Parts: sequence; C-alpha cells; structure tokens
Amino acid sequence: METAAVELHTRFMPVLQTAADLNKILDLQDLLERYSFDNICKVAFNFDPGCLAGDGTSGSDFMKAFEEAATLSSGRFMYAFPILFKIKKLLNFGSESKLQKSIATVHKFADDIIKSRIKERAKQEEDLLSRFMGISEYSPENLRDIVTSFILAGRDTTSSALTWFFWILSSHPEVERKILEEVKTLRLSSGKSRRECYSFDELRRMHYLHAAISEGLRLYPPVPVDTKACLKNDVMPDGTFVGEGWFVTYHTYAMGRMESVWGKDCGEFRPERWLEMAETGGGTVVCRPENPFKFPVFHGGPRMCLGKEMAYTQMKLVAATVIETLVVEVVAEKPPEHVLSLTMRMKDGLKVRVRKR
Ligand code: HEM
Repeated sequence: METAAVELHTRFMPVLQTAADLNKILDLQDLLERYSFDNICKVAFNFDPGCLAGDGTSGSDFMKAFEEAATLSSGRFMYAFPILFKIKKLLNFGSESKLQKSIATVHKFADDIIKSRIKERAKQEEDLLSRFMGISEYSPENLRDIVTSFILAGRDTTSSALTWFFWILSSHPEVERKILEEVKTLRLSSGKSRRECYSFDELRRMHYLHAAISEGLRLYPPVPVDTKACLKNDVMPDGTFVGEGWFVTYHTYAMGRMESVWGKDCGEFRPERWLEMAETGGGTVVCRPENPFKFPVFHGGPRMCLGKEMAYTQMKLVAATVIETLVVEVVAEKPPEHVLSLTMRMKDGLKVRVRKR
C-alpha cells in the first residue's frame, strides 16, 4: 500500500498534473502499465525500474521485453496448427526468435537481482523474493520463475482493469458523480485534505467505488479467457467427461455478459447491482461479495488469485485519487479495439485529456 501510494503521489499524479497544465494528450493505458510495473517490481524485488521516472531506460527495456514475451507466448495459442510454432522454435526464426530474445532479457534481469540478493543473504528485505528465499530451498531458476510470475500477475491485470474502468466511466457521468460524493463524504469525516493520501481503512470504506470497479471488471475482465490442462481422466460436476491431456477453457468475458447469469440488464454498466444493505443495519450500504464461480474474474477454487485484495486496494487508490482531483476526458473517436495478450489490452491505448477539478 505504501509503495503504491508513493509511486502514485510522486510519479503518476505529477505526470497527469503536468499534462493538465500543458493541455497535453496522454496515453492512459501506457501510463497505468508503467505505474503498475514500477509498483510490482518494488514489491517483488525491492527494485525500482523507474518506468515512470525520468527516462528510466533500463527499466523500460525490461518492461518492453516483458510485454513482447507475454504477447508472443499467448500468440502461440492462436495457431490453428501448434506444430507450426514448434517448427519455428526449433529453427529459431520469426516470432519464436523474437520470443527467445525477449525471454533472455527478462531472465537476465531477474537473474541479476537474484544473484546479488544471494550474495547479500544477511540483508533481509521486506519483499516477496526475500520471503521465498527465506522459507525454502528453491533453486535460483525456481526463484526467477516465481518472481516473473508475480510480475506478470500483478502488472497487466490492474492496469488493464483501470484502463477499461476509465473508458467506461467516461460515458457514465452519473457513476462518476456518485464516486465523487463518496470520496467527499469520506474526506469530510476524516478531516483530511485532497492532497493527503487515503489510508487503508478509508479505501476499505469506499463501497460505491468498489462496486463500480467490480462492475467494470465484470464487463472488461483483465483475464478474459483462462485455460487449464487436465492431468488425468476426470468428470465435471455436471457429468461431462474430460480426458487426460485435454484443455478446458472458461470464458470470463462472455460469462460477464450473459443474460442467464446477470439478468436482462447484463449489458449495462450499473454498479448498483453490487450494493446491498449491511447486515449490521443502520441503513449502511455495502458492496456485496460475489460467488467466484459466477464472477471468475479472479479465478475460483484453491488456485484463486492471491493478489485480489492488493489489486482492489491499488485500483481504488488510483481511481479515487485521480477522480477527486482531475476530470479525465477520453479523446478517442471510436470505441477501443481489444487486443488479447495474456490480458485484455486496448489496441491503440487510451488517449485522454485531463483537466484540474
Ligand atoms: C485486477 C487485477 C487482477 C486480476 C483480474 C487477477 C486475476 C487472476 C486470475 C484469473 C488468476 C488465475 C490464473 C490461472 O490460474 O490461470 C490469478 C492468479 C494469481 N494472481 Fe491475480 N489478478 C489480479 C491482480 C493480481 C495482483 C496485483 C497480484 C499480486 C502480485 C496477483 C497475484 C496472483 C497470483 C500469485 C496468482 C497465482 C495463484 C495460484 O496459482 O495459486 N494478482 N489472478
């Protein structure tokens, strides 16, 4: 939380505020990706790639390589005949040659950090890498895979969610107004000014914002499809047989838009569908949790997302801080096109103009 707040107030917001002063158009998707990349690297490695600071060239190279590796490896699923990418890989040409180069950049970056951390074992950092190094006998390769998985899990997901959230919000001024009301009420009760950072507890109390973000996630899930491989012959709860080695894919994007799941207004952006009266009474309205098998945006069951709470905290922090101080106006002429990497991104980014409130 502290890392996310520092990155937000010292880097992300100043970029937006300068753009507001200069009336400059920004790509909000790119900015959010840089923000979450810096954040997750600090949390995972205690390393600051500085993608939002100065020119941050070394961090940007790593970020570009990471993005390319994610897009190219998810592209493998699109081959009608997977043998084709295997041949390309064997001969090391085309997209497979590019993929190998970007993977090498990512591995080198992670390996350098792990090696230097092994050397200074005595120095205990409060990051994920130290926790994994401290409790097990993982090999350096295992550690590299764990940490790169965390970066993948924590980077594109929150940035994708927030990019689509700001896009959908731009056509729902009534929702934006209610978020502002909630934020103002909280500020009044805490006596804090707009310049001050929200506490964890204040963010937790933003139920309307929580509902609005959940509604954005329903319509634009960052992981729109998820595939699992079956290890041995099995039968689904409804009796469907699944053979060893088969793939099972569920489509979160489609499920979020199905009338049979969400009712007649499933196509509408309506945060109110998430709200209910608190059991504690007193007329308090809260955001209700949803069954993960109806809303599998964070997956369900034993392998559910471990970063869900962290993701909501970060997304609420960014959304509340931006909405409270700035008006974000989308300048795109047509609706954004989807591009499917491992997460759902906008093909040409999200061009916005910002104004001070
Ligand atoms: C809006 C934001 C996020 C969404 C929608 C999301 C979604 C998901 C999904 C769908 C999975 C299951 C993937 C699979 O098994 O196929 C997953 C797993 C995971 N997520 Fe997230 N995630 C988000 C943010 C984060 C953040 C910020 C972190 C923190 C670093 C994180 C850490 C993880 C981890 C470690 C797993 C693997 C859990 C396991 O396999 O046991 N996620 N997430």
